[in-house]
Amino acid sequence: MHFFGDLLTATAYFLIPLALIHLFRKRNDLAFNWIFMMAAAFIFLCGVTHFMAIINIWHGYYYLSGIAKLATGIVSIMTTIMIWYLLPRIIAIPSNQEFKVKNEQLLLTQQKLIESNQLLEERVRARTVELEKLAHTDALTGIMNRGGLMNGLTNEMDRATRYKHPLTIMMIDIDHFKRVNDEYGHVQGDNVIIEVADILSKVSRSTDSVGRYGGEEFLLLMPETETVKAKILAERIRVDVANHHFCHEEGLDISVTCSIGVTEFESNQDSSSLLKTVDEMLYKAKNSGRNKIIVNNNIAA
Ligand SMILES: Nc1nc2c(ncn2[C@@H]2O[C@H](COP(=O)(O)OP(=O)(O)OP(=O)(O)O)[C@@H](O)[C@H]2O)c(=O)[nH]1
Repeated sequence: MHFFGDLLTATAYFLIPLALIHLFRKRNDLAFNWIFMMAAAFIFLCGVTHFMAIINIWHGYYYLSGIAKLATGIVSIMTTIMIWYLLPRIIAIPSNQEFKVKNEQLLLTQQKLIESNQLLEERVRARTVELEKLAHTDALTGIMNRGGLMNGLTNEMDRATRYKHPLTIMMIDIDHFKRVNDEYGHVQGDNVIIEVADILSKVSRSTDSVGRYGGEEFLLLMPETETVKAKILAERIRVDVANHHFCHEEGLDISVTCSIGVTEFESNQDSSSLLKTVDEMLYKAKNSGRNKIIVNNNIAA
């Protein structure tokens, strides 16, 4: 009975440390895993005392048993002290339930972060669109600036070439604008420019693009429009500008006229040649007495 009892216990006490060492080596991330090593030593020594008990059945090496028991006692006391010492910290290790709750909170925070990130990206996109628009907007009149016009012109020329549709452009320049500045001052000169821009925006179609080309000069891009129709629009602009009472709100009644050059885009033209042609038409309108429209009739059929 003693023999088998001690044999089974000793075998178990030798195998348990092996399991603990295996655990120690595989899971070296576990908190306080060195305590497993101490426990392994303690259990191993317990096995040794049981093993000695078997030997003592026949030989009676009681002093060796004593040494084994003493070593077991020392190691087990040390292990016990360490366990008590570590107990508060071991208890403080979050439970599975706590981990689950923390994990859910983390997932929630992650979701919120994703949402804020998406919101931020949308805001950046909207702001970029706004900034791009601002970069292409004339600060004084709120219509397109030269950069915006150039972009629009290139796009319209590409479209007209691709679909073989007509595209006509118009350059409008306020006549003797220097006199307005000299007589009424720069602020009123600015107001005249703003009101001319308003007239152009009102008479043009939503598919047309109107912009300030420079100083007191404007450009109108008219896709799907031949010069014949553009001339009718040019005439409306000329008459509207001539009949308008400028700076009325400021208690003034300034009259100005404008000169207009018109030309249709030809498929083999580039933008600088197109702009050069329309500028030449404007120059002719100025030279033929101002308040005039000159249409380029030398367009290849
Ligand atoms: N108030 C104001 N004046 C401007 C602005 N940009 C250009 N000008 C003025 O516009 C005037 C243009 O003068 P000119 O190029 O001699 O042309 P013009 O007097 O209109 O004469 P024509 O074009 O030949 O009929 C100059 O006096 C510029 O100072 C602006 O943004 N605001």
